[in-house]
Amino acid sequence: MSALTRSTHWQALKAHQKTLVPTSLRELFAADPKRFDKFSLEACGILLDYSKNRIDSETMTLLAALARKVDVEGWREKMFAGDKINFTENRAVLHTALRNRSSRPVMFDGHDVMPEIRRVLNKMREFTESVRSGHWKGHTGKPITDIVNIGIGGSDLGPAMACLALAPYGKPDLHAHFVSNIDGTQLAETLKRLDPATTLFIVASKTFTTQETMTNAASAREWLLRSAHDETAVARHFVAVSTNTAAVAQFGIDTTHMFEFWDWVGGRYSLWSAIGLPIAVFIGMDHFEALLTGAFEMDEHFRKAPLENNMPVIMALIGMWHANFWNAHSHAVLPYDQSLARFPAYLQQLDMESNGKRVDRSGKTVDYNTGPVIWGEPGTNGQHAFYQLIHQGTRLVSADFLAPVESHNPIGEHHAILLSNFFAQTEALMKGKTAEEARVELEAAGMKGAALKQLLPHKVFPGNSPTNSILFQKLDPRTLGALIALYEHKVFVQGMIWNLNSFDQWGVELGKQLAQKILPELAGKTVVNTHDTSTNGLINYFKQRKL
Ligand SMILES: O=P(O)(O)OC[C@H]1O[C@H](O)[C@H](O)[C@@H](O)[C@@H]1O
Repeated sequence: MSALTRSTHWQALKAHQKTLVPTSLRELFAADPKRFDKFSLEACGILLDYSKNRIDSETMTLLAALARKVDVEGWREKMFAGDKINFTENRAVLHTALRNRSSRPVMFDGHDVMPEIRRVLNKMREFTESVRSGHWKGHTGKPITDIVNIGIGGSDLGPAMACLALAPYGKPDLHAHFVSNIDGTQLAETLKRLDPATTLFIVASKTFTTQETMTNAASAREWLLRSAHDETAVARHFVAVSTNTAAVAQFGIDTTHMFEFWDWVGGRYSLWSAIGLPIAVFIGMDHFEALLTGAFEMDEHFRKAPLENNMPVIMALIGMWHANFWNAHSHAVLPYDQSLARFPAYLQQLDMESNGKRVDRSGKTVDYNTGPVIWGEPGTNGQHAFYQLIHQGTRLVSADFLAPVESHNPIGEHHAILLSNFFAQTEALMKGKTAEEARVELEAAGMKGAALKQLLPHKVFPGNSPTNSILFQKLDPRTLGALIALYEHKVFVQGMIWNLNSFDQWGVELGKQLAQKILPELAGKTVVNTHDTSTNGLINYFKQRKL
């Protein structure tokens, strides 16, 4: 047994879970009219209602005690203080410095990183203003109408998600595009609609070695040169965001047009750095800084609020409660806001790269569930697709429902209808429908006898499904910043409780290594037999048929 599962705190939670099993959420609500007041809180303009989870006051006390026992508070300070808590890569985890809106210094390796951060922010401001004002010209003297971010993973998901979420703040005559996949179709389909003379590429890669990004950037460069016929045009149409100055120069991008960030920024936490450049160009630097401010406010809340009233801590504890003690293997993120359509995909990287780990910090295989499968789609679309399984399937799925009080597009009754569905779904998942209630409904519809008996079990909803409800006034940059930071810290707290290194991602390496070996084998027609029979079979099938 691991120290965690052996601990008296874990054992106390296990025993406590057994006492909760017989009582449904419906019964917990019926027994306590103050449940919403007790189990909801507001911070940074965000309301979290966590009352529709399988918890009572004792659960929360025991969970907070566990968080204290594993020293979440100590780890939190280590992160903010720039300790190298990513020990497998010997790196600090200091993305919070990027959004430090106070005058406090942030020390790393004996020096304050804030002056460098401010320098790059100023450079981003100059650049974004120049592009947005039309001052920055393409090689034929025309202003920029389209920006194309070429990056993948953390160098794509955050900016792509944020540009969609904050589209109402975007400059109407400036379009932001994102190319990430090595599949040439994405680049080709994007470029098909664009004019090289008015297109600006942002090549975004922390390492500047990522195969997909380098390949896409090289093809984009060829596309530009096919019409520009002049190497000097590259400087007007390509800028880079990276930690790797030498590789940027080697690629042929003028390093005066490079926006820097640092080794202590993890890819999946990098949208606050110059990786956010496409966001800043699209919505303007003031709005980008408002995004940073929202995240900073959540950082302050996370640092200062006691664990019991700490929104990211509460979300983390409830998530692990369902993952570890109720065996929920997946967690759905269900934004009732079309502009948050990419939020689940963004959270997949944040959560699954961070806590999709099977060994603890000491390298021992864990004996408890770690990060869940994160998935989701916006409501109400999901209701007409996969909610069936959440309501009546055999697997327990925990979920976060998110929505703004106010829509950016208040058309007729749309928003009220949207929100009525949000509230109805969380109510339905909590309450369910008993056989008795279903029978009454069927009888009222004129059904009886054998037909009723046959249909009845299909009409029963067990309910008792755990959900968080998250409401905020309007999806503005500041709120989005707070929301993202909320999830970042949630994932952090869970990783600390599970005793993981949440900051590396070695699991992505093996496939990359094997692909490097396979790529040269795909050339020509020679039969390949260096792998297992399945892999050989697939490679040879491809080789026989490729043109
Ligand atoms: O920004 P880059 O260095 O190009 O990395 C892009 C992405 O690729 C890697 O495979 C990692 O899994 C991600 O964490 C990272 O965000």
